[in-house]
Amino acid sequence: MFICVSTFYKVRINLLYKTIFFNVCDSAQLGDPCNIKSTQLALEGRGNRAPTNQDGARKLGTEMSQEREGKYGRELDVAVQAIQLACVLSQRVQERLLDNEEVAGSKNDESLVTVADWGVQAVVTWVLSQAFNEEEIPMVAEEDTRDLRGMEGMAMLRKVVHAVNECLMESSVMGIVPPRQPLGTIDVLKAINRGTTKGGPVGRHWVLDPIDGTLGFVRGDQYAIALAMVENGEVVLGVLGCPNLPLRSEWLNYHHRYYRVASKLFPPSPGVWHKGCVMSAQRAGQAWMQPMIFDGTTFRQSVAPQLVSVSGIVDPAQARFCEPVEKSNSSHSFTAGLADTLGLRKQPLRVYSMAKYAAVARGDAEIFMKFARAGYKEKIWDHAAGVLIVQEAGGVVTDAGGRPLDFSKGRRLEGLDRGIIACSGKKLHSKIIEAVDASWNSSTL
Ligand SMILES: Nc1ncnc2c1ncn2[C@@H]1O[C@H](COP(=O)(O)OS(=O)(=O)O)[C@@H](OP(=O)(O)O)[C@H]1O
Ligand SMILES: [Mg+2]
Repeated sequence: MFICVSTFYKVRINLLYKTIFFNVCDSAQLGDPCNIKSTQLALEGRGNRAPTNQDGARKLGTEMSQEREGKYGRELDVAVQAIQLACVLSQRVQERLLDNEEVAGSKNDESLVTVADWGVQAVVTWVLSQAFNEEEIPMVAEEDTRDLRGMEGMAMLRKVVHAVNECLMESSVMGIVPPRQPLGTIDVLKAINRGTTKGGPVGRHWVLDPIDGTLGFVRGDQYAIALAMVENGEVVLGVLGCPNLPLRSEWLNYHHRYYRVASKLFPPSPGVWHKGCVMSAQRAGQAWMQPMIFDGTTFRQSVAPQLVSVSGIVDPAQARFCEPVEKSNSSHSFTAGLADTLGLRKQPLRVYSMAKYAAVARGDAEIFMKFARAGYKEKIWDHAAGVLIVQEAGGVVTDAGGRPLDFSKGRRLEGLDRGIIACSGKKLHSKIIEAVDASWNSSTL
């Protein structure tokens, strides 16, 4: 028993050191790979190293100029600013959780919740309310204020109000005019309650998941802040804040705590990009990634967005698929069977949250599959932003019957056929659909 445990840790420590060593060697090659300038050169394919498929976003390139154009350009500008600001709040709360200065709570339905879930919802809706008229910002969002009521909710509410004001006071860093005076408790509750809209097929509404992957968030791992806009039942704009998504895609193989240890042992130089990005897209446009540079717990400077696109790999043997971390959210045994049938040889990438969509959109993985237990109804906020970003990066997203996801039916994705498949291209996508059909009847889902 002792030998088994010690071998297990030896292997893990070895792996960690190998990766650190690999990173350090690579740093030497690139000068400083995390340096904004060399990273941008590399992103543009002008660095001193040929970009490879393993480089994920690094192989991609055009830099976006100033403000976004297109039909939803202004909305997208505001949405990106709101998400960038929200990432400041969420990163700060995650650090506090990891330092045990903060604890997660649970809602009435027993799901996990933190100061950041409510805080981000308040910050994002407040930013939108400063930029648009009341009638332009109906919102379908995950959180409401029920669990903040009464004596039990009071302590949490106080922390939420504090976190929101602490964050809004810094909003000028993101080009957002801060409030003249701190928001009161009622203002914060009102902002959160904007998220109770029903959605549906008519008109425009925003869709927000303030902290997607709360479990990953609490564990110090990947999570996402997801904002989308739906117009007449179609997602037309999507923004994903992924503050822990590493620059180097191979780091997605590890729990983020290894990454934290490694960056403590070998701290990246100040002002350099090593993790965190905001991805964004508008319909019939392109998909963009804006690196985030934190100094401690706040943004230091903003870096120009870069165009991203999906991987060009079509051979299943070379392709990597990602899926939810938790077996209870998606059947790992069913996807393992599919992987076998399809000839996917690489280990699945298990990543919390919509960071999985981000991974497919920027070429870290070719496939994202999710097969929830029968009877589970997917929520629109868990998918809207990610689906559009993958599509605009050149990918395909459908249910397992090959039909587009339907965002026009309110707060839930009604009529979903079996599961969700997001893919870098049509060829891989149709192979997966065929494999699902072939194995569905013998599955226990
Ligand atoms: N099958 C099923 N049952 C219950 N809840 C589910 C399921 N699938 C997804 N979810 C909700 O979606 C969020 C995270 O899902 P992921 O797909 O990223 O899974 S995982 O965290 O990687 O395991 C997470 O929600 P939030 O973190 O609150 O946004 C989960 O509660
Ligand atoms: Mg979610």
